[in-house]
Amino acid sequence: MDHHVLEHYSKAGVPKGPLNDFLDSKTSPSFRYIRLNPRKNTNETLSSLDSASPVSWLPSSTNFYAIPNRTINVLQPYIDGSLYGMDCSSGAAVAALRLETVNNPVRVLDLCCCPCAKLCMIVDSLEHLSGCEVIGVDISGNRLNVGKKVVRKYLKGAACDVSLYQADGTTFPGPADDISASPSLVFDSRAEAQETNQQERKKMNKSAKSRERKRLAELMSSSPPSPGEKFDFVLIDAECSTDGALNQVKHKIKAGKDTATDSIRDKLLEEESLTSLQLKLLSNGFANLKDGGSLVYSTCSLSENQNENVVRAFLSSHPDAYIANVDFEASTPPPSIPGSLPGTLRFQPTLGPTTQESFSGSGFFLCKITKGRQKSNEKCSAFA
Ligand SMILES: C[S@@+](CC[C@H](N)C(=O)[O-])C[C@H]1O[C@@H](n2cnc3c(N)ncnc32)[C@H](O)[C@@H]1O
Repeated sequence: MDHHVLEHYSKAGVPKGPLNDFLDSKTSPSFRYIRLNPRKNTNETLSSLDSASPVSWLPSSTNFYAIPNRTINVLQPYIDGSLYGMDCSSGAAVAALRLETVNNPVRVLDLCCCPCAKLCMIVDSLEHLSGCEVIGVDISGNRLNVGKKVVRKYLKGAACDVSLYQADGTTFPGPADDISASPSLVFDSRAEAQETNQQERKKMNKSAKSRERKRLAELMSSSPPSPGEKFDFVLIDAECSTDGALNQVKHKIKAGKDTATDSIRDKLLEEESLTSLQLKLLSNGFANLKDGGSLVYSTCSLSENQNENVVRAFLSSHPDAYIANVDFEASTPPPSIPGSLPGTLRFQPTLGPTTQESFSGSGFFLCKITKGRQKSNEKCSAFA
């Protein structure tokens, strides 16, 4: 592995020896994590799996389960949209918003949404309410094409209105500095409802596709995203160097890719421009938040620069923001450690085949921030 990347891991508390042993060994974690689609028959899905145990540190409404490690995309419940694979530490970013406790319709913004795993979890967490609106934004057209497929597969019949925009999250809903990245609506669940049948979609010919584009353009001109309309909740699962996703690095190495850590190295070498992007995303997410609303900033990097230091820089220029307590109110505490900034949470990668069902081992960081003045009884106490 590139010495720059190795050095980064050891600075982030991942010792060199165990890291190399982990990457060289043929063993994989004993468990992997899935989420069930609440609009399918979840009891039937569970009984079709040999053994699935709920992730006890997340609320049961998140529908997170650990199953013995296996390829998921050959399972029938995956094929028919009843479940998908998702790392439980990244699920913690959505769980921290506590959307399942909300009683009135809310608007939620997911500022870096693709491929939309967390956006699906956001929508599922609001399934008990009608009239909610979830907006996903991503700058990448290719990733939005994947995101649209995921949303079509898993969110059919959801209670929320869902729309996806190709836009720059540092300026949304306003126009981007680069005009080619100004918001354009690429998916809308209300327009989609008119193309109900999945089979029809598959056969969608050119004229049907151009009808769809026309409908989206009409929707966009009748109700363009307005800077005045703020959100109750915002998720900023920011672009990062992805070095926390060690299971993925290992997977690539096993597949014979010598270049497995090249993109991590390149992003770490350009870390200043990455942290500047992250700070702009966080600041614009906050600008889109209502007073009293909450946001979560998260990354799958272990770098303090991309995590605590971005939050520190943000807080220093936003006196109306404070770090809020994260409490999943589940039966067991999360397998996280406190970050170097009080109230922030880190999930350190677990090296080796873990026999615990509580954590698969990917590295992750999250911080919940509320807009307004902190009350004295809201002092943060990060999980120990
Ligand atoms: C970590 S991924 C998000 C994963 C996603 N939240 C999920 O759970 O499926 C980061 C995303 O940020 C997007 N991105 C990068 N720069 C952006 C920008 N300026 N505005 C909006 N999205 C951006 C990338 O295209 C990428 O899809």
